[in-house]
Amino acid sequence: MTTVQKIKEIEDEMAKTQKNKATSYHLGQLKAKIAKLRRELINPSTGSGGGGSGLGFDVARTGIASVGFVGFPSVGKSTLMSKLTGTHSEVSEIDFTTLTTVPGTVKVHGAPIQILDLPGIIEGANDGRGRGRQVIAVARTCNLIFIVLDVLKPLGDKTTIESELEGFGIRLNKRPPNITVRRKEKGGIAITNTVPLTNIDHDEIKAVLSEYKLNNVDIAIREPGATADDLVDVIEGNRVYIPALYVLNKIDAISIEELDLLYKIPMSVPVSSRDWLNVDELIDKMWQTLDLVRVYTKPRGQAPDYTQPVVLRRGKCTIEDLCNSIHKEIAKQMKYAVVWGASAKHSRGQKVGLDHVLDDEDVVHIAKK
Ligand SMILES: Nc1nc2c(ncn2[C@@H]2O[C@H](COP(=O)(O)OP(=O)(O)OP(=O)(O)O)[C@@H](O)[C@H]2O)c(=O)[nH]1
Ligand SMILES: [K+]
Ligand SMILES: [Mg+2]
Repeated sequence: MTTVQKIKEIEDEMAKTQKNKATSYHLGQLKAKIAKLRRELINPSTGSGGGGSGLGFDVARTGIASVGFVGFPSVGKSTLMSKLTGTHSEVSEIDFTTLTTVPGTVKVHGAPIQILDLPGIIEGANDGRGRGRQVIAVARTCNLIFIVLDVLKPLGDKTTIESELEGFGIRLNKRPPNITVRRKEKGGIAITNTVPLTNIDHDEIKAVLSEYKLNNVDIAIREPGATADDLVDVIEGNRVYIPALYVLNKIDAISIEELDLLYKIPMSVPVSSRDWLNVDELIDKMWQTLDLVRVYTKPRGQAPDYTQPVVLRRGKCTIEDLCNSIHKEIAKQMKYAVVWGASAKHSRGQKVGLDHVLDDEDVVHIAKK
């Protein structure tokens, strides 16, 4: 039996099993089993074609962040990417027009953002159908994923794409679950929780642990609504947490009433790539979701240069990160920095050191030794 068949078999068994007190141990076991099989698909160990590597599909990364376009064929990914970046990517009504990753760049608020147009994927992509695995492997390395949907097609496509990405260890619009698993030498299993366990019970936790042969561990659950899948994710450890926007394309072909319904879908932006409708909102949402930090440097006695921000990523935006992104020697030469803006304690400028965390649109003067 192939890995894919084994997964399918377990999924069928899970679908048949009602969740209750008597079955939760069994279900926990099955969830862990699936995760282990999926790991084989993501990282094929030997001889199975290296489908997880993104081989041949990855491109040189430029810009401060990258956005990958994922969707079924002919939803309009290339139409959008071409118009957004001015880079040619072939468009046609024939499915699978785009055969490899096509990179382009769009500048938003002075920040160059790399856009990756990707081939269309089909259901079963992460199980090795079509080139879906290479496509999803590229998506795994992006800072933001645009899930492009055709509003003329069934909305169920949204769930299909989501589960393809999830099957590949990508978690969309989610934070890592607040669960810790600490291995120890002896003492058995100890479970503590600071929140009520509403979606997981001790039997299920024990089943998952036993499946991973974790016999001596301290488990602390602080995540409200934590599930067995969350626990599996923490144990597996190779998950990536990426924000996603749902781009609902081809709204030129629907009525205003239908459009109102689309607006109810969270994290979505209805657009028409062909007629360039509502693309400004898409660019705004893209900017907000990427959550970048623009910093304007100010030479001594001069006005800040507002035309050329240094763009940093949230979580990697200290004065030291700023120095390093200008020149690798600057951090060593710096005596102190002065910061104006949201991260500063007061408006007349705050004197700070290398570990100070900057905020979007701060102005910084670096004083050298
Ligand atoms: N009505 C309408 N048609 C569109 C829109 N955007 C794209 N199309 C059409 O949809 C078809 C597919 O467009 P592509 O950009 O090639 O789609 P794709 O998702 O890149 O397709 P693959 O590369 O094959 O996966 C073309 O005939 C486009 O002209 C839109 O906003 N409205
Ligand atoms: K196409
Ligand atoms: Mg295309």
